[in-house]
Amino acid sequence: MGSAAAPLRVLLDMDGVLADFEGAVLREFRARFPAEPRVELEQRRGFSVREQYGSLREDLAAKVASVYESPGFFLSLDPIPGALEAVQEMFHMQDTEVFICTSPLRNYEHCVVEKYKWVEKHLGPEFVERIILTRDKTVVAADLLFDDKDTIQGAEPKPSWEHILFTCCHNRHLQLPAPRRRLRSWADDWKGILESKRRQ
Ligand SMILES: Cc1cn([C@H]2C[C@H](O)[C@@H](COP(=O)(O)O)O2)c(=O)[nH]c1=O
Ligand SMILES: [Mg+2]
Repeated sequence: MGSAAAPLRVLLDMDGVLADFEGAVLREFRARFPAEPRVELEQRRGFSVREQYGSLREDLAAKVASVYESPGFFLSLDPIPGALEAVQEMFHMQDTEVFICTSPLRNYEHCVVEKYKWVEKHLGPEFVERIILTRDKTVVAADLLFDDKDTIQGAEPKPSWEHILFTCCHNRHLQLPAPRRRLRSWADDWKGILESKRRQ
């Protein structure tokens, strides 16, 4: 009898993939600093919202950081449309292991515990067991990583996963070189990506 194939291991990023970090930053920034210039989602370019606000005016970098470093910010994030349903469906697929792989802020005071609470609130306690909290995703072994950050670097120069770029306001303008792949939203064909990876 042949040995069973290893399950497909999938890493799901949190901010920008499961939780709407960008929408909440803009909404809270507008509420707290209504007189200040801001970056609308259509104008977002590059992963770092802090850098882009800083390039508008230097002091706006600290102001926008104060928004996402506030207590309650990470817990209040809305789920990205379709994300919760897709994660539940993926979790129940045969021969598939799902983990949530997320990076905390350097200023981790509220962020870390609120990421755990967000997962429990929106996905349930079984997913809390599946959280991988790391600032270096390259050292985590998996087949696929769905992540909105365009460039993911770390200690491992050749990560085992294929990075699928999840479309977000800050990366939608990027032209990906072949063979890099995107998932445009959770309505896009994520199952096709899993199946093609299984066949490789
Ligand atoms: C400045 C800035 C920071 N972040 C933060 C938010 C999270 O703590 C991490 C990314 O987490 P993920 O689950 O790995 O997506 O970085 C950010 O997302 N965008 C920013 O501009
Ligand atoms: Mg992200």
